[in-house]
Amino acid sequence: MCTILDMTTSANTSLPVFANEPFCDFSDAKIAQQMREAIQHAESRLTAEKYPLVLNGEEKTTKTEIVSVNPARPSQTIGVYASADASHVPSAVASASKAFASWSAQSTEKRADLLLRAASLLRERKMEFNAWLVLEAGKNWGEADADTAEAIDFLEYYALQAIQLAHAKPSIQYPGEENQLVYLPLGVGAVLPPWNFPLAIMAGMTCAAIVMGNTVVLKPSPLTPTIALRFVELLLECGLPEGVVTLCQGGPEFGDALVGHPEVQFIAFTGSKKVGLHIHAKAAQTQPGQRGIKRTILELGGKDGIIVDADADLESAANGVVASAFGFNGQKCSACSRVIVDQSVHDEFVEMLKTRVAALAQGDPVENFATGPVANDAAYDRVLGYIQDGATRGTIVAGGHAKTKPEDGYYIEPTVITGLTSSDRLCQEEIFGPVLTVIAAKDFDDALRIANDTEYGLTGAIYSSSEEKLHRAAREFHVGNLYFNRKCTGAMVGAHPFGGFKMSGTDSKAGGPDYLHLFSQAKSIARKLA
Ligand SMILES: NC(=O)c1ccc[n+]([C@@H]2O[C@H](COP(=O)([O-])OP(=O)(O)OC[C@H]3O[C@@H](n4cnc5c(N)ncnc54)[C@H](O)[C@@H]3O)[C@@H](O)[C@H]2O)c1
Ligand SMILES: N[C@@H](CCC=O)C(=O)O
Repeated sequence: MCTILDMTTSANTSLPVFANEPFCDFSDAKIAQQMREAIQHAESRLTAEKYPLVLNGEEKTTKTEIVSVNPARPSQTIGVYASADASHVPSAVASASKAFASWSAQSTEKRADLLLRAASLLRERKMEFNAWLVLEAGKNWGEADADTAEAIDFLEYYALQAIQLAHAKPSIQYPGEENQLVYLPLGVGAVLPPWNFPLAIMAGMTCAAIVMGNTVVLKPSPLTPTIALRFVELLLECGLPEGVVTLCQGGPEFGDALVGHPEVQFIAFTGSKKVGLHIHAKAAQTQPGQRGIKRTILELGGKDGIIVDADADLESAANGVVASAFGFNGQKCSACSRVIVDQSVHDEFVEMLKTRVAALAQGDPVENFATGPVANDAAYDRVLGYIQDGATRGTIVAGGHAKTKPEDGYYIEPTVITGLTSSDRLCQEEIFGPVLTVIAAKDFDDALRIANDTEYGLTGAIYSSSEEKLHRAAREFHVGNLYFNRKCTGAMVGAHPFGGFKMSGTDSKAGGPDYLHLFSQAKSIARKLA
């Protein structure tokens, strides 16, 4: 055994085996009642008081504020937050930097233990977090619960992975030497999560970074500040030392300045292609005083396609496409927004989609409807704009309208559009809403061509009973997460490491065995033996 540098305090032989957190069964009346009570309790905690920006234990004044509202009922304020701007970046980074010396010197076991304790507390308080996801992100109960379960999974998975990595040894000992490879933290990082998985992705990126000994400045999405605040409070309750996660609610201005700060060594970003590419470019500009090349971990948008082959089980395909396209109202990077159907079954398949879409009940997530509102007024206008534009060249066969005026909630009907070709902007640009385009393919070769005819490469699926076609898709369908005969959403930590090709990101594979490497630098140490 190598003894040059003892990175850990105990052996990893008794590590628990990772298992995904089970989802709640809301058809059980008792569990449904717990969920209702949690929502009522969360609503009773809403306050008009502003949450301050606190840096290094000091309250800071801010010029602007963030007002987070319920997208199902925009008149309901969920939280008001002091909003950090560029002037607050130096103190935020100083807070993280100060904490780095002691946090990075902790054993991996100690850091992992914090994540494991946070996972258990989150499990205990699952309904409370589900309730915030319903109220602030507009998720129905099942989607909220999946977000919370994924957060628990990330915490436990990364805790176990970190311990394994701390014990990883190079397999080859050079003759006459003792050789070791150790994984060290990078330093201070910026964590910039999106609004749509405001618990799982925010917690996953943050905790992957800190379990490796880094400290971070976390700037959540301005649409979902409360969920991040509640999670950081939970970490503090579990013993998170001050400064290891410096929470700053803020908008793009703060995020932008944070990315450019010379002491920020890495940026973990999940969000849109536009912002991700901007961050990529900004991080590449060396700042005066900068001592390292900034690392960017970028997980971006998608334009995900599902191929429905002529020999597919069409019932199963229609169910999978509807779940992938309209789950959480299409607001997933993994959502199916293009279904590519063999022309011989196209019309039959469209009829099956129409029946299923008509059966989707839409309403307030508090009441757990199948579909709900989109994120905010900007999303409402953007999605309606795409639908109106699509109607001029294609045929709307389901939905096609706003269901409410924006002041009554940002509801847009689940919409299916046929008759467009792959090059149409509706089949190329990420809409990020409940809009599905159906594209007819001449044959399987054509279907594969269309599936790859996008700058994105995140998820994809194929429904076919032909082994040969599935094998071809495995080789030729160019996406980071490919699924056979099932929906293209709902990646499970450990089973489906998640990350995209092409403009969908740097393929970081969150929830996979290589993810933590991205938050560390490996040091090779060799000692000459006497
Ligand atoms: N690939 C994935 O794993 C994945 C997962 C979830 C969401 N997404 C994508 O995220 C997008 C939806 O999320 P969103 O609307 O919150 O994305 P977004 O790009 O608008 O914002 C993401 C985060 O970046 C911050 N930000 C915005 N401008 C910034 C700047 N100039 N500098 C630094 N930070 C800045 C935002 O405040 C937010 O915290 C979709 O495109 C979706 O596909 C991808
Ligand atoms: N990991 C999620 C998508 C995250 C993006 O929005 C899924 O697999 O559906």
